[in-house]
Amino acid sequence: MSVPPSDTSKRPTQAEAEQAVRTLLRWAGDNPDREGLHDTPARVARAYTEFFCGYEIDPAALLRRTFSEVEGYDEIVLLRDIRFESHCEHHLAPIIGRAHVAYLPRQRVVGISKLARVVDAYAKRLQIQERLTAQIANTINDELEPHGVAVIIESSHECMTTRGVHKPGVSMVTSTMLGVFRENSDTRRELMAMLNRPAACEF
Ligand SMILES: Nc1nc2c(ncn2[C@@H]2O[C@H](COP(=O)(O)OP(=O)(O)OP(=O)(O)O)[C@@H](O)[C@H]2O)c(=O)[nH]1
Repeated sequence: MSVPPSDTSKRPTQAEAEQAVRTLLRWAGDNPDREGLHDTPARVARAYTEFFCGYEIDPAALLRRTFSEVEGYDEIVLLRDIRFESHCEHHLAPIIGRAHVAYLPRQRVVGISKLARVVDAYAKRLQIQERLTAQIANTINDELEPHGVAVIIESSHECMTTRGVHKPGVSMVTSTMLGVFRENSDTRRELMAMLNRPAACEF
């Protein structure tokens, strides 16, 4: 379920994007020509480039550099507490959360930063959390062909805190378990024990 980067040739121009922001400023009830808002359309267009840079990244390609000389290591690799920032596709509101990514290597391992890069490549798009979770897991599964992959995401959705139902403090938790993590309850338990251990380092 790895999604190819979108067709950027169909993107509007920067001037069109800025014009759309001016329309939204007027929709909000303000005057885009007043001094304080003069540069806002350009700033918002720049911010969108940053928020949604994941469309320019092929997540699978991030996992192509692997290391096979890992003799003697045949246990779970877990990268936990990967902070990410995303936006929900329903309200364009921020989703702020942490992802925990684990896999049980078959032969090849990948540089751990690449797991965090895969998280960001999908997070920096318009998302719903269930799809974000599944995309990360499926991409790792397809590229590394490990014995199993587990992705757990905990996050806060600002569309639920700053608008709408207004419920701060609520977190959404999703998981995708593939291979041994899905089939073997002992392996899943081992992962949960690793996740529940206190962090070894302060951030
Ligand atoms: N399952 C899921 N729902 C999400 C996610 N992000 C936002 N939502 C929800 O998407 C739903 C969209 O519901 P709608 O009824 O179409 O929109 P709305 O009228 O703005 O809904 P309210 O947020 O209840 O005001 C809301 O219930 C959001 O809380 C997500 O990642 N996963």
